Amino acid sequence: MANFKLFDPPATGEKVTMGSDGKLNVPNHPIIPFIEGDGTGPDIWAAASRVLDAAVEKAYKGEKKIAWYEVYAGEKAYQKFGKWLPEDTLTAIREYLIAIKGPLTTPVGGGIRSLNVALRQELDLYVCLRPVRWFTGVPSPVRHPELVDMVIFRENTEDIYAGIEWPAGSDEVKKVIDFLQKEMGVTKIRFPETSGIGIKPISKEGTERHVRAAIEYAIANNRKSVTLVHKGNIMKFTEGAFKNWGYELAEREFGDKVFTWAQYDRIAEESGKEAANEAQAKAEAEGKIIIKDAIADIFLQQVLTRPAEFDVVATMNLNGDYISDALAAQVGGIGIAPGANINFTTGHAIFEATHGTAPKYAGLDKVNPSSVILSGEMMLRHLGWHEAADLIIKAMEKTIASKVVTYDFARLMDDATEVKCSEFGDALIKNME
Ligand SMILES: NC(=O)C1=CN([C@@H]2O[C@H](COP(=O)(O)OP(=O)(O)OC[C@H]3O[C@@H](n4cnc5c(N)ncnc54)[C@H](OP(=O)(O)O)[C@@H]3O)[C@@H](O)[C@H]2O)C=CC1
Ligand SMILES: O=C(O)CCC(=O)C(=O)O
Ligand SMILES: [Mg+2]
Repeated sequence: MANFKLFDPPATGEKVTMGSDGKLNVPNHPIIPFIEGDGTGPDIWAAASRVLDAAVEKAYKGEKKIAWYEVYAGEKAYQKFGKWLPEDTLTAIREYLIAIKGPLTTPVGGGIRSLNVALRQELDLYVCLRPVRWFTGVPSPVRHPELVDMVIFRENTEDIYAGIEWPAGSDEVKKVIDFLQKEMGVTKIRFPETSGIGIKPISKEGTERHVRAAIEYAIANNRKSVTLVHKGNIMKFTEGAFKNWGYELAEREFGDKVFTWAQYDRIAEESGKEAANEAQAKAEAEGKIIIKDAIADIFLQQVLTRPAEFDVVATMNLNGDYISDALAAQVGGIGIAPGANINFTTGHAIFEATHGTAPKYAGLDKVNPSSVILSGEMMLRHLGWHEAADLIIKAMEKTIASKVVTYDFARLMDDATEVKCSEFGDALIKNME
């Protein structure tokens, strides 16, 4: 067993492991590390853990049960141990493979770097997978939220989130600007004396493993398309390269299962648009996955105006961050937006809501726990515990249909019964059948 210095795993329970076939081996009493989170984290985690336990108990009558292992990060870790991200937390997730977390605070413009990003980078959880679907009855700002059924694959380890940046006026930034101007012939830094500089690494390897995971997901889940979202017209060698590498990988590794818009363009150039349209229609009829791309700005318009055209979406870190919150709004907001950070090679995964700590509501037992509950539902499904996951989805559908909801939905619904965070958890448990 790994050596823990600050907090030990529970006395009973076993490890989830990754088999040589790439499949998880899940014992009946898996040890699952959890981080409660900052701000509203304790409110939503209290409701979510009760709902997850109730679903597992209802589905398996005691035969299966999660052995929860509290690990620490953020404010609670700092208060208890004087560390924002104790090594034990990383060791626990490395050892037990699958974890779940609440949101963690990141100060703006200084202070500690994001612990959420640090966890993803330290454990190389290169895919942030965020499904966006609508539950009947959830209030939405769009006319047809039922047409929104997308799965965002946000690259999690590269891009400007790598944290390579220097503040304006620092010795470091002066060196970087000097280097750019004197050695690289850069003339276009508009205000060199007062600029901060950030660097955006996007690699071929990072792009390929990410896009590969998105296409494999699309194939395994009978999805119709994968859209590569980028701003490659402006950032040619980072976002533009992401698009090109994505298309190349799709054709090289999934040739018989996909049809790409790069292929479409080549056919159109050689034989005309009609031939290209025919080739795409044939590929669609054969059930091939269409690999296409969209520039990020128009993509954000088109997901609103014609959401049915988008399915799996693969993009880089910053685009994925913006897109996750924007799309969540279409299906009821950030209160019902789950996610998972996954390394498909090692099997490590941390499930977490898309939203943050919502500090103004901390401790009020008010916010919607659905995002973290549905992240838990994703985790149960990932473990192969589909019966328990199904119970959560059914309970969610029934509870929302009965208009028993937290404040975020209640303020947009007629005749809703507004309940607290914990009461929404109670209603879900009652509605499991
Ligand atoms: N993965 C993570 O841990 C993440 C952490 N963060 C961090 O969280 C902190 C706060 O970030 P902020 O930008 O305010 O974004 P938040 O997502 O924390 O909150 C913004 C708004 O979203 C709504 N909201 C958030 N969570 C819920 C919920 N569970 N139920 C209902 N509504 C909800 C609230 O809207 P309203 O006011 O309309 O009621 C809230 O004021 C920052 O430090 C940020 O870095 C941010 C994102 C992800
Ligand atoms: O790390 C943070 O504070 C923000 C992270 C975030 O916005 C996200 O994970 O979507
Ligand atoms: Mg975000």
